[in-house]
Amino acid sequence: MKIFSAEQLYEADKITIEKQQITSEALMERAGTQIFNWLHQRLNGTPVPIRIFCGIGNNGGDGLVVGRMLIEHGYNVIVYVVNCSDKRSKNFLINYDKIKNVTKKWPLLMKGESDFPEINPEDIIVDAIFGIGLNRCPGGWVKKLIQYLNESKAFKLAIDIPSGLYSNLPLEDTEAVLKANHTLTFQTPKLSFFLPETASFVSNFDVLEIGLDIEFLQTTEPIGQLISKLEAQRFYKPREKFDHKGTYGHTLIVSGSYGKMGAAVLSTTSAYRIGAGMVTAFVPKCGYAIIQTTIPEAMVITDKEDDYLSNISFDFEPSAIGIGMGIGKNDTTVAAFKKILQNKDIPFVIDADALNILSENKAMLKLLPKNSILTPHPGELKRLIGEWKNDYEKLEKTKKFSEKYEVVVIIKGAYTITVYGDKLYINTTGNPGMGTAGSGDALSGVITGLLSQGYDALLASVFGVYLHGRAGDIAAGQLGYEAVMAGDVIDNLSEAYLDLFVREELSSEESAEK
Ligand SMILES: NC(=O)C1=CN([C@@H]2O[C@H](COP(=O)(O)OP(=O)(O)OC[C@H]3O[C@@H](n4cnc5c(N)ncnc54)[C@H](OP(=O)(O)O)[C@@H]3O)[C@@H](O)[C@H]2O)[C@@H](O)CC1
Ligand SMILES: [K+]
Repeated sequence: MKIFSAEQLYEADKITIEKQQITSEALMERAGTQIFNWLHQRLNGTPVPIRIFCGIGNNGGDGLVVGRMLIEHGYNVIVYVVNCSDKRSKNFLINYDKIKNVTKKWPLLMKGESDFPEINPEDIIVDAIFGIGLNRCPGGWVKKLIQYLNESKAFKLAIDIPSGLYSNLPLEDTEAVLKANHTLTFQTPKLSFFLPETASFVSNFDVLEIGLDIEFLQTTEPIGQLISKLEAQRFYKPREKFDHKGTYGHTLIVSGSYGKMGAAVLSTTSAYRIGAGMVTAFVPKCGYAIIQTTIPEAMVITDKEDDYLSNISFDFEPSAIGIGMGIGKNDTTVAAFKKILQNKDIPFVIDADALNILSENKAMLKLLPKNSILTPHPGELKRLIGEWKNDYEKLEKTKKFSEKYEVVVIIKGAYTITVYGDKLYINTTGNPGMGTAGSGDALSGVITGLLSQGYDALLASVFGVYLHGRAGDIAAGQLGYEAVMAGDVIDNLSEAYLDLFVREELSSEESAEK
């Protein structure tokens, strides 16, 4: 699913109005109707107080549409106008007049703290104060109102975006953002929903289609892409009957040192589980018996050193190389890593200690073969690209890094983001249970195994991150977050593949719509 910026959404809005020959008021009616339907399907007439806080722009206008429809359906609605300025948008005013036609309870004008209403925990708060038109940090009594609503235990539903959050700009004040329990966002999710500094304000969200111009949506380059099951299904390359193990490549996993052979076991196993035809593990001598006994399917080549890597040589042409997991930073290992990078025609996955070696030897960055895949967690990324002031600067710096060295960078996190040039791919699978040792080693094995099977660098990255996260979700479903270990993620890679083509069960309301 595409993620558009606020500017692109305003453009889509304009084009839709022109091409569909509708008024902006009609578009707002569509948007408000979608929110109303969502609420009505869930509340089913419950007389719980619904308190709608409307700003004075079009987000507030949406709130007024929802308020009118709820009143028309007999709900107990209290509408507030958060008078942050005396200006009013045109469609706000139109809908302000319309709501007066359906109720004698006119919207209550809020001008300061003394107007804050008492809110009970069982009430519902609808946040229509600011939408994507927020242009400065909320301050004064409006900020206090947001804080007051945050303190309330009532369920908070945000329209389009929690008030105080920018759609695609850094946050200035975390105290001035509504913490929504649920957000109903129009047409596309917003980038801030997925970044570490802002995602906590959007714990759950649904995207509501409001019929913006299809051609615009299809042809416009988005600022990011969300990767979920629908996209992942399209990445999958089916196998042919007469394929053989050679078709799926020979993966080389270069990993391990004394005390860290687990990293080699995990990455080698996951390369196999994801479908590599053959996997050879290149390890220090101390790892020989470990790999041979834990993964009999794997071939093993050992370094001349017992405890660490010093000279990585092999007598076959690997279809992909994954390197770095648990290798340490011994001087001879650094030299060996430098030498293996001379294999310019082999796709690489570079992880863990190999990333740290690069950060400490920045001159080596230009030796990276084109389209190498780097898989840093935030700490490793910081060492590679330097400090950042906020998530947006982090993304900009990573894009520049990716462009400069022509590499794919996978920023690991709750929403793992793959950066390829100026493009962002945001993953939707994974869970806190995967914050466990070895999880990253498993991911490196997965991506290297996919490269071996002929997936290109970008597909292997984005598809690998999706499958790894999905396997983690399945593992967490069986074991609970706390108990998940990296091995469980690998054990469920098969389920993650199978799940790609399992049809979701329709909810009762979706079935009714069919
Ligand atoms: N295509 C779509 O996506 C569709 C979008 N739709 C809806 O429109 C929404 C966008 O509406 P919008 O452009 O009117 O902006 P919105 O967010 O209501 O706020 C702007 C107002 O707030 C003010 N203001 C800003 N910051 C402030 C601050 N810190 N403190 C105080 N005031 C502040 C600003 O005032 P000013 O800067 O002019 O003083 C201005 O008056 C969008 O989120 C969605 O809900 C749908 O209806 C239909 C299709
Ligand atoms: K809002």
